[in-house]
Amino acid sequence: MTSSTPQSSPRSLAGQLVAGIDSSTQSCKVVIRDAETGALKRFGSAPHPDGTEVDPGAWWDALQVAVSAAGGLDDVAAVAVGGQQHGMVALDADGNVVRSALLWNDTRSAGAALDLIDELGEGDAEAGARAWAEQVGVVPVASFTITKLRWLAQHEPENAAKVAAVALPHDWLTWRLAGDGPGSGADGLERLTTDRSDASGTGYFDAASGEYRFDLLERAFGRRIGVPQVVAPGAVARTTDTFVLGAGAGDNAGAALGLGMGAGDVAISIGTSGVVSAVSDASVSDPEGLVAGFADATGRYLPLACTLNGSRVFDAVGRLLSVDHQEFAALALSAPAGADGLTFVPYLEGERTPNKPDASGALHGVRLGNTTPAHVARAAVEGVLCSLADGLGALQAQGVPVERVLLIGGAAQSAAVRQIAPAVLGVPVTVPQPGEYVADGAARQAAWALSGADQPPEWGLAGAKEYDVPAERDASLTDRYAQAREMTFGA
Ligand SMILES: Nc1ncnc2c1ncn2[C@@H]1O[C@H](COP(=O)(O)OP(=O)(O)O)[C@@H](O)[C@H]1O
Ligand SMILES: O=C(CO)[C@@H](O)[C@H](O)COP(=O)(O)O
Repeated sequence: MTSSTPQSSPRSLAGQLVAGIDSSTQSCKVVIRDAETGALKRFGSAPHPDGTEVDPGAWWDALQVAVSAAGGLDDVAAVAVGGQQHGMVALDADGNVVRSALLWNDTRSAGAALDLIDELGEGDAEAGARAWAEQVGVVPVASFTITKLRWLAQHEPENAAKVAAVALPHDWLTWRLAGDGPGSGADGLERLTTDRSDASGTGYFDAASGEYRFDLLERAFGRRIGVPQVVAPGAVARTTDTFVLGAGAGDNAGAALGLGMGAGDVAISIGTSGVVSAVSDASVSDPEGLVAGFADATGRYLPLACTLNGSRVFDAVGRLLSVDHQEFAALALSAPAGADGLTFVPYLEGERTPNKPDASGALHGVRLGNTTPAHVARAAVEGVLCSLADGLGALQAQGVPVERVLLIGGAAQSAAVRQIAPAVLGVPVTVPQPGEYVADGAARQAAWALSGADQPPEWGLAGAKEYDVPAERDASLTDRYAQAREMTFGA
């Protein structure tokens, strides 16, 4: 680990403002909060381009728009960036971006992932998966940065030859905010920073030891390249003329910090990705690869199961039915639990958990009586929640306790998702006030870095609503879903 360690006598946060940024798949959000109390002062957002391959410059442009909509950073004393995980930002020796970033939901490196597993297992895929899980806490799938580097080396050798360093989206934005960028040169690359939560999603960083695995990076890419320095939780990463920059975090670790999650808390986030994650004092190593053994943003761990198919499934089905979000929710809630046997497998983007990159979605159990918009909407909500119930089960199988489930992400705003979730998951669900919990976590981290304290400031969680498991549930849904899931086309 690098960078300054928190001070013994913390600085007062009174009267200061901090900014938290969430550069997520679909948009950039900026919150400006009171550093001491966490009270929200200002907010701004801006959309990101569609697609699984994006020019990082578009994130920078969206950040400028979002910051400006949030009233600027002139009066802000500290900033931290949370961001979508895993995206490969390849930089040349001058600090220019070599090619558009391949995002976490780009599946073109699925073959590279299988090759990396086979190679570490010397031809035995099971042994390979075990070795990856033991050594870096993750079994390669197309999402992880290391597989994208292998893909680049194999498919775009001319671009690969230019790469001097690789960074993640939040690392690159932190670097740009600190004044570095194209033209920064070799010295500039030395100033790249990251944190252990995001580094743990690369496949070449071991969360348990806190060390990079340059041997694995070299195995994947064919040669050693630069990587960002890992800044300790709560430490200052960079300082500008007007503000300090915190270490930043992967978006899910940011959300855990924003929610103030403790032992027994599990967050289910339904944004572009569907994520089930928990904070844990112990690292997790799942050779089946369903649970990734990531790090969190406070020095603990963040076991996490992530799907490729979250809110966009509802967006797609809403488009199909020509309804907006509210109408979609009303339709879903008007159909009976279990949608009269209509079962929706939501693998519209392929899938990562389970690892089926070429799978497609499917509707099973179609009958004359259930071919209504209401049944289809209900089945879509139940299908996404069933895939997340699989993720919850995978976390429990790794010994993660589940005492409270917190539902967040864009689709948590859907009344249907909120009400149907406890029925499908079989546990009560707590829905915090709609908010930007990743950006909030980044803001809290910024305040932590500003204070120099050894813990983040205590910021309360605004009022949450509880949703109980309803008396009437469709007991056959889980089995029907499991059968349908196994029938999906594509590996
Ligand atoms: N009321 C709603 N019902 C269902 N989905 C919603 C609703 N409001 C927003 N969304 C969806 O939430 C997603 C954006 O959520 P967000 O968590 O910001 O995503 P990401 O972090 O992946 O960029 C979009 O797909 C949007 O359509
Ligand atoms: O790949 C993962 C986690 O491993 C995703 O959670 C990404 O980090 C993107 O998050 P969203 O933009 O969908 O919130």
